[in-house]
Amino acid sequence: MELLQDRIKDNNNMCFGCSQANPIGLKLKFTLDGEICRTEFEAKEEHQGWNGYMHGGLIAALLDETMAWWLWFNDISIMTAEMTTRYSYGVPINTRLVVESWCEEVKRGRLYLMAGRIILPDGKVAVRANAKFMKTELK
Ligand SMILES: CCCCCCCCCC(=O)SCCNC(=O)CCNC(=O)[C@H](O)C(C)(C)COP(=O)(O)OP(=O)(O)OC[C@H]1O[C@@H](n2cnc3c(N)ncnc32)[C@H](O)[C@@H]1OP(=O)(O)O
Repeated sequence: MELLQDRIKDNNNMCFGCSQANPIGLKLKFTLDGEICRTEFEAKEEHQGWNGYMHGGLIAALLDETMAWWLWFNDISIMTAEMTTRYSYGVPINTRLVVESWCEEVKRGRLYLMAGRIILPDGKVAVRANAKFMKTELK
């Protein structure tokens, strides 16, 4: 397994998902394990929607960020162009979550079809996502 995130030396990074300096951010850290990008997260009270469960918009942010990081690890700068999420089970707070992403297809050299999922400690997949990311010149 390769831990690549520490190679990024952008001290101005205030990304809500991955900056370690953003005081209200998720402070995610990622690894690339073969073809799978992965992070772990434990939602707290401030991440709730319904009592006891993580807010659906923040769940989508977790998945968006994890799919985006697969592309960053592969040196591809992107913007999210489209995303769908399928919420199969509530995501409980105070519970270790594993978030994974991978690339399913690249179209016309510029449109990356990505997938992601959130796995609960008992192995159930609580949420699945599919997204289209467009290669840009951001980097
Ligand atoms: C260290 C820091 C790490 C940070 C990680 C950040 C992770 C977070 C990632 C995000 O959440 S990014 C924020 C949310 N996304 C945005 O704000 C994106 C806003 N939209 C855009 O910037 C542009 O619309 C976009 C870059 C997605 C596309 O604009 P372009 O001008 O490059 O493309 P254009 O609209 O000309 O379309 C090019 C082709 O793609 C097609 N296309 C566009 N959107 C599409 C779509 N959604 N699905 C399929 N095809 C699409 C479009 O029809 C067209 O087809 P043709 O070439 O055949 O004419």
